[in-house]
Amino acid sequence: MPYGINFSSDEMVDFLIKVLDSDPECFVFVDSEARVIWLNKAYQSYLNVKLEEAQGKPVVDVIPNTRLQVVVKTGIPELGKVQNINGRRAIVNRIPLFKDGKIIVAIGKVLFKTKKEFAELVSKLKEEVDCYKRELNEIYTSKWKFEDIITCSPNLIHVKDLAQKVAPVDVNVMILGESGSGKELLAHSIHSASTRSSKPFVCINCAAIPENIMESELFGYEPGAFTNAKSNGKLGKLEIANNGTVFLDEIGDMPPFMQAKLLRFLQEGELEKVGSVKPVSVNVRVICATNRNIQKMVEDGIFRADLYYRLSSIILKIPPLRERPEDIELLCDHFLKSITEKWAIPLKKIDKEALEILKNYYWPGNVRELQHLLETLCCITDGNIIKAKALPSYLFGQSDSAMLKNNELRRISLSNINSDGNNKYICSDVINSKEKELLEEVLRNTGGNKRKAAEMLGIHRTTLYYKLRKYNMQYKVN
Ligand SMILES: Nc1ncnc2c1ncn2[C@@H]1O[C@H](COP(=O)(O)OP(=O)(O)OP(=O)(O)O)[C@@H](O)[C@H]1O
Repeated sequence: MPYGINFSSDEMVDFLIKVLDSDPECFVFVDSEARVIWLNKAYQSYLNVKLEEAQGKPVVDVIPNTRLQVVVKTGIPELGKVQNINGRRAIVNRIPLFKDGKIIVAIGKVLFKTKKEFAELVSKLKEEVDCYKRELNEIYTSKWKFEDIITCSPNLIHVKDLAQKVAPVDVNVMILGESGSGKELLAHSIHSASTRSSKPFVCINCAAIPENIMESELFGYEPGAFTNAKSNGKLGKLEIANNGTVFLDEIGDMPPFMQAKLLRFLQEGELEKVGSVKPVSVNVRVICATNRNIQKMVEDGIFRADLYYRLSSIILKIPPLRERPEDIELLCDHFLKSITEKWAIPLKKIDKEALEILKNYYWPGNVRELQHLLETLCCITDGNIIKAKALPSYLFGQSDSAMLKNNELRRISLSNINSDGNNKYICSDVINSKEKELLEEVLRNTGGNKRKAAEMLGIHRTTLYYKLRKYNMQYKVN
């Protein structure tokens, strides 16, 4: 009974009939034997039939291609189905209603009656789907190819050659190398040259995902799996990558409980979403990367040996930029060209003296650091030649304090493990407070600029964000 209205049952029925008769959509009610009880005015005119003629007749004799007789038997609703009615396609919902566990009525509703309305809906939906597909493709495709790896260093050329050989073979690859040395670039290139290139390439930064949501991010969840879960559930990144490649960046930062779950997934090729016991088969190739000393982590029992062997069928080690000074000139030319093109300004060149200084620098942030430096230099240089005097002072001389800080932080990150004999991943308070102190100092020196701070520390920005969250440190985002 509607609130505030005192209707008798008969009045209520009259009221509902009036409501449905004034509705432009079509409704039909059938009994448990699929005989027509009632259809509204819109449906009568759509079918060109009078109510008295239709009432009591089997619905199959009144409505072409209906399945209401099936729905009253199965009790299973059918939603959004296409039905051909008198040569016109319509979208219909068929819903059974139960009383005391028995079906008493089934309702049929025609959502769109004409071809035009149907075509309009389909084209609107298609537009939406295309838009989502485009977005998805942008997010989940590889952005780089082997041609994008600029190098003349024999060591890196060797790594690139090896990667090109393994790209078409469906093996898992582990990429090692310092922060900013091009691990992600190589992972994209491998996927682009693989037989999976037309399928998704999904990047997961293991250091950037908070531990408490990592399982649902990777494996997805069922509707209502936990408080605040989306009502439709959520696809995990691994399932999104099905038939494609998943890139697990910073794999050394994956917490132990997730290492165990990932291993099980790799062994069985099946995953269980959070809140589900039904496994889903998923086929992915895994490329992973880390800047940590993962072999040492395995020896120390911090990273599971069985998972390490699963992931490292092929190991590719990218040499740091400081070990390939011959690449500096090539990379400078490459980046200066792309930066000036992007900004639509005249091409700038770097002079010999400045180049020598760059070749002798330690490059803790590797190619990323060089790229950012060149952007800054393009910004501040008026003429077309970048001279040595324009270079920042920290590039001159290797005993620079930022470099020492960077090394110290790396040492601390690597020793971020408690050797309590249980091989647990626990950071001691001393190490944590030391790391926090260093982060604070570097952020103070960069005026809170996180991009610069990450560069100085030679860590990825996402790792920096992760550490700031870990220590509850609030800094203005810039
Ligand atoms: N050899 C190269 N040629 C051209 N660009 C490169 C090269 N190496 C790295 N880069 C560029 O440097 C930047 C950093 O590279 P990338 O993100 O692949 O490094 P990474 O090792 O994955 O870093 P991190 O460990 O911090 O995630 C990117 O913009 C990448 O395109």
